[in-house]
Amino acid sequence: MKPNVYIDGKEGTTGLQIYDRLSGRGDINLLLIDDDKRKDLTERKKYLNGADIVFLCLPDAAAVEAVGLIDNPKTRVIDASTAHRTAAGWVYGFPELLAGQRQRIKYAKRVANPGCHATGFLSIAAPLVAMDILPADYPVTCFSLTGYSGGGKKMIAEYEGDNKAEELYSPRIYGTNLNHKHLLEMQALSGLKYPPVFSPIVDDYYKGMATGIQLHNALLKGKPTAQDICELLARYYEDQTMVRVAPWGSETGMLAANTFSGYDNLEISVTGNGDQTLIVSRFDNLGKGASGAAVQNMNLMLGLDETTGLAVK
Ligand SMILES: NC(=O)C1=CN([C@@H]2O[C@H](COP(=O)(O)OP(=O)(O)OC[C@H]3O[C@@H](n4cnc5c(N)ncnc54)[C@H](OP(=O)(O)O)[C@@H]3O)[C@@H](O)[C@H]2O)C=CC1
Ligand SMILES: CC(=O)N[C@@H](CCC(=O)OP(=O)(O)O)C(=O)O
Repeated sequence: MKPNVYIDGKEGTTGLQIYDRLSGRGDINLLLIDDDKRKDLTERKKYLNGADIVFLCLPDAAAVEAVGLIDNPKTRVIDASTAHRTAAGWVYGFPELLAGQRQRIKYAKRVANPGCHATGFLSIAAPLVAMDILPADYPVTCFSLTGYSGGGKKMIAEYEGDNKAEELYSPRIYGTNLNHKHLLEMQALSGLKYPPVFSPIVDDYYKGMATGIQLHNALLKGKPTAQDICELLARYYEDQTMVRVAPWGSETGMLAANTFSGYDNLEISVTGNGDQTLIVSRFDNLGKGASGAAVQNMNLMLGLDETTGLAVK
C-alpha cells in the first residue's frame, strides 16, 4: 500500500515547494485538505492522524500545536520549523552530517528539518570538529547570504509588492543583535563550545544561499593548509550525493549565492592558502535548506532512494 503523506501549511513557501516535489509521484498518496479548511483544527487533526508521514510547514507555534494534535502512534513527522531542532526525542534531519545520522533519520518518528543558515554552517563546521581539525573552543564567525524567499510569504510580499522600500534594493545585514534563532542548532550539532558570531544577509533575489566561515590555519589542529582542508572535507563527503566538495583549484575567485537555485544538493568550496582558509557552502534555501531536505528525509524514512524526486546539479 502507498504511504499517505500530508503537508500541513501547503500554501506557504516551504509547503508549496514540497508539494511541487511530491505532486507528480506515483509511489506515495498525497492527502489534500480542502482549501477553506486548511486552518480548521478539527479537519487538520483528521489529516494529521490519517497520514503515515506529515510535513509541518508552519510558524513555530502552529508546528508545536500540530504535533499536539497527533495521537496516531503510526504518524511520523518532519517539521520544517525551528520549534524542535534541539528538542529531546527529535532527530536532526541532516543525513550527511554525522556518523549514524542517516540511520537515525530512517527509523525516527519525529524529524526536525534543519534551518537554512544552519545547514550551510553545519555542513562546514560539524565535519571539521568531528575530524578533529577545528578545536571545539575555536571562536568561529560565520556569514550567510540568502534570497528573500527565506523570509516566507511576508518577506516575499515586501520584496515583490508595490511601494518596495529603497533599502530592499541592496543587501541587508540582519540579526544584528547576534541572537539569530539558528544559533542553538548551530552550536548543538557542530560540537563547538561557543555558538558562532553569526551575520545573516538578505538580498534582492528570490532564492539561493552562500554560507561561509573564515579560519586562521595556525589555530587549527595540525596546522593544515586550505588545500589540506579541501581534501579532508572531500573525503568526509565522498559517498554522498546531496553534499559534495568542489575540487581544489576549481574556483575562479567569485562565488555567486544563487548558483544552486532550483537544485536540492549543496556544494562546499574551499579557497585560501597556507595561512588562511575560506570555506563556503552554496545551496538553495528552498532546496537543501528546507523543502528538498525535507523530501530527502521522507524518502529515507520510507526506505526509498533518498534522491527520489530531487534535482541534483
Ligand atoms: N522559507 C524558507 O526558506 C525556510 C522556511 N523554514 C521554516 O518553515 C516554516 C514555514 O515557513 P515558510 O513556508 O517560509 O512560511 P510562509 O509564511 O510562507 O508559510 C506558512 C504557511 O503556514 C500557514 N499557517 C500559518 N498558521 C497556520 C495554522 N495555525 N494552521 C495552518 N496553517 C497555518 C500560512 O497560512 P497563510 O497562507 O494563510 O498565511 C502559510 O501558508 C517556518 O517555520 C520557517 O521558519 C525553514 C527553512 C527555510
Ligand atoms: C531571510 C530570512 O529572514 N530568513 C530566515 C530563515 C528562514 C529559515 O531557515 O527558517 P527556519 O528558522 O525555520 O529554519 C531567518 O533568518 O530568520
